[in-house]
Amino acid sequence: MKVVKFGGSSLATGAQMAKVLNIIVADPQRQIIVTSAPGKRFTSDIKVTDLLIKYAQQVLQHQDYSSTQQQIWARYQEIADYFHLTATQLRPLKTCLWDLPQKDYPNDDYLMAAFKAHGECLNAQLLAIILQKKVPTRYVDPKTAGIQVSNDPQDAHILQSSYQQIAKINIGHDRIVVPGFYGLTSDQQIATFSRGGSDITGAILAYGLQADLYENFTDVNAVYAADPRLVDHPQAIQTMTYRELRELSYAGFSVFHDEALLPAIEGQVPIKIKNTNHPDLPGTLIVPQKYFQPQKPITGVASSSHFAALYLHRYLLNKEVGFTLKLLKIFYEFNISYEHMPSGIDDLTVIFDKRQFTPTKQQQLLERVKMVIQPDELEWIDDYAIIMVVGEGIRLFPDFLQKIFDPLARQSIRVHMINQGASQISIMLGTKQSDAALAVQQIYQSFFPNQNGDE
Ligand SMILES: Nc1ncnc2c1ncn2[C@@H]1O[C@H](COP(=O)(O)OP(=O)(O)O)[C@@H](O)[C@H]1O
Ligand SMILES: N[C@@H](CC(=O)OP(=O)(O)O)C(=O)O
Repeated sequence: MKVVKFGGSSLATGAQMAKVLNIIVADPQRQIIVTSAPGKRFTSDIKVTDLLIKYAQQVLQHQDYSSTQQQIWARYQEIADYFHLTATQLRPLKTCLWDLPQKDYPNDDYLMAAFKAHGECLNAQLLAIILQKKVPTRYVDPKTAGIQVSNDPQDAHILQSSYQQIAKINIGHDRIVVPGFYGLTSDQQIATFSRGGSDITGAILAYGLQADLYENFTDVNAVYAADPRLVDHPQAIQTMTYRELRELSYAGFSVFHDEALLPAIEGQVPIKIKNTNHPDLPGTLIVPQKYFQPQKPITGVASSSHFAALYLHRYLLNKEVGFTLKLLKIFYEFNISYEHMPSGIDDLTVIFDKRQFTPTKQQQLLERVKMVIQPDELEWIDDYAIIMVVGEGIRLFPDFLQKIFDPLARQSIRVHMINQGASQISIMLGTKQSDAALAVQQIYQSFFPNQNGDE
């Protein structure tokens, strides 16, 4: 049995959904189908999830939300019209969208989560109605599927207890359509995963149901060795390991959510990334291990710009017992996690995901660090990008560092931070955000000279 997830780009229009139907019907093993909300139809379009966020904000601010409501519904109506669905078939879905403001929510965060989740909730019901015309199909909501999550309304995590429930889903010979992106808390409230989190639902179901394969359908032919928005026609990756994708997704390969890897790893379910527009192409296979290919020292290079760093300098830092503990306690008080902490003898840099901060929270953190740690120097570096060069075999290549740094030096790109060693399959560099794209292009060229991709 296979779990199949279709991303927002694959479900954005009736024509796209028709391709999805063909893909599902073509393989009887594709029994569990996970949907995203309708995504962008063209570059300047707005994803339904973003429209739902606007709808929720208007409700919270007591503004007129009727045109947003209509705008959202128009997206579903457009798909429904393509398949000639009747108003009677659509009524329950429309009522669901219209009733959202009247429901009770424990707080604004849960309200926002419930609104956001309805993008996938309505799309899954719509797909189930359409698919039902071709093959026996059931819509199963995350509550019935047993997807139980933590009490973090918009950044939920799966509870281990879910997997026993998921294993009990009665599949039979039907196709089961489940909305991605959310689960239910112990109080039966809707809580979403972080953005892009339908990939996580697919992985959770694949693990819980011990699927043979998790197929993730998107709008590109494969995972490429670099983000195709940064590098022209990058090379497609045929096979990569979980660890390689984990590191590359973390650092910007948005094609697969980095948190979706853990369930797949726990269940040892192979993942296939495929293109809804070209389902005949092989795509990228993600497996626990692969044979090392000497001609390919790296698998990919990624960059991500949502970081900031706290630099602090204090003489004899290395001699002070409990210094790092004090610092970590402050982060704990502020409920913030850190990403990396490279250190020198008297210096320490802490790298954060800056999406955790408001300007006030950042200011308060700096003041607290100043008071408790009393550093000789303290600096908040807001302009911080991370470049990640990844490959299972990198350690075996003596000229590996030279191939990274020579092209960067030629372009006068300054590297603020280098972190290698802890992860044996990657090297992480810190640069200015404005240098990140060029750095990726240069590193890509250095390892994949004159190699065009599949497009
Ligand atoms: N290394 C990469 N390989 C392939 N796609 C990538 C890579 N890095 C970033 N992407 C982007 O990821 C996009 C697909 O992810 P996403 O937009 O979440 O799709 P979906 O709507 O199917 O969930 C691609 O269109 C591409 O622009
Ligand atoms: N619709 C949600 C979840 C998701 O996974 O979407 P997509 O498959 O389009 O990345 C979002 O936009 O965040």
